Amino acid sequence: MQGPMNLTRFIYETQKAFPTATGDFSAILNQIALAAKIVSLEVNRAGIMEDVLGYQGEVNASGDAQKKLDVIADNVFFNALEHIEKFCIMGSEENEQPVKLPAQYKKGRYAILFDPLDGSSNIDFNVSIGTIFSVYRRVTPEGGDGTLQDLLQPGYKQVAAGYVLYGSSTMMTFTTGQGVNMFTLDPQIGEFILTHPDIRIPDTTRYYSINEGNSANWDEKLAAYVDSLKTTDNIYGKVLSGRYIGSMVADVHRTLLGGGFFAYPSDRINTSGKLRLMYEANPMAMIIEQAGGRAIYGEGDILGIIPRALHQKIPVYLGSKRDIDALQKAVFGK
Ligand SMILES: O=P(O)(O)OC[C@H]1O[C@](O)(COP(=O)(O)O)[C@@H](O)[C@@H]1O
Ligand SMILES: [Mg+2]
Ligand SMILES: [Mg+2]
Repeated sequence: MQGPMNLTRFIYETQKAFPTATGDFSAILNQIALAAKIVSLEVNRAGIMEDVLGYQGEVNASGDAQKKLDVIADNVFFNALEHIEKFCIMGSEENEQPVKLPAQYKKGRYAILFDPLDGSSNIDFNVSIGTIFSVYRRVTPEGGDGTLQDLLQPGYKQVAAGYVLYGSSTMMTFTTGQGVNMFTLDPQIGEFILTHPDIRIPDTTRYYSINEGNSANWDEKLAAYVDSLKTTDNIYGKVLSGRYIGSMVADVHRTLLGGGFFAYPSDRINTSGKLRLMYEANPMAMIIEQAGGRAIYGEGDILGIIPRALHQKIPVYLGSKRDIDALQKAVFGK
């Protein structure tokens, strides 16, 4: 009897294909799934628990006011992974510097990055939010402390990337470099079940996704391109609908399943855009590319960028290949 494929079994089957695997990487993915279930519960009860909604009273490394749920999610993911000691360093949106780790982590072979709670401006309105993660193999020698060098690697070196969407269902999507698989949490049994195997981003769409509230500060070519989507004079030959949630996880999730593009460009005020390279742009770019799409910062691919800083920002344009090719040609002349 085969039965439904749950996440734990999927990870185990994937590991079996690599006879030299130690199980460290599988343990990391399993702990991320466990943390996702805990955060999902916190998100579900946020509206009725005073200690979960509202502001924390601190500002994070990007200058955003921290919500209580940002901090709760950060702790849950760190604590879940702390048990297994398989990583040597961890970077998070909520911590300016990587957290100091005890000596036993010197053996850890991986470096992990998190946006523990993405879309936090939507928390108070019961709108979909998420978690984003990215995993690298460490580059400094085992036995020493992990350093920023282990985290600041270009996106094409990621060994895994994924996100959890806390929406009308909780879903976990990830890639280990062999396609993209999507799991839906069955709340009755508390298991993530494989519901969308080997996702390919479709080449047809009805939607484009960008915060048009910033359009007065956009580059003229971008403004003209987005305007063309409201006419029939575009590659689609039809008027597109705008869809913008304001949680990257939710906007990317829709793009992955429904095609089109999602963008957070630079503008005259935010000269590098808003999204963070290491724990927003890179993991989502890997997922989109693994699903057959493209993710660019403008002239080039996001995954090729050599990072400078943990909280570095980068413009993001991602979606189906056809959509991003057309946008890149119209806006960046490539
Ligand atoms: O409100 P804006 O300017 O459109 O920004 C929305 C973007 O900012 C973010 O919320 C930033 O994420 P955080 O909530 O993790 O800081 C993205 O999820 C989203 O794409
Ligand atoms: Mg975010
Ligand atoms: Mg966040």
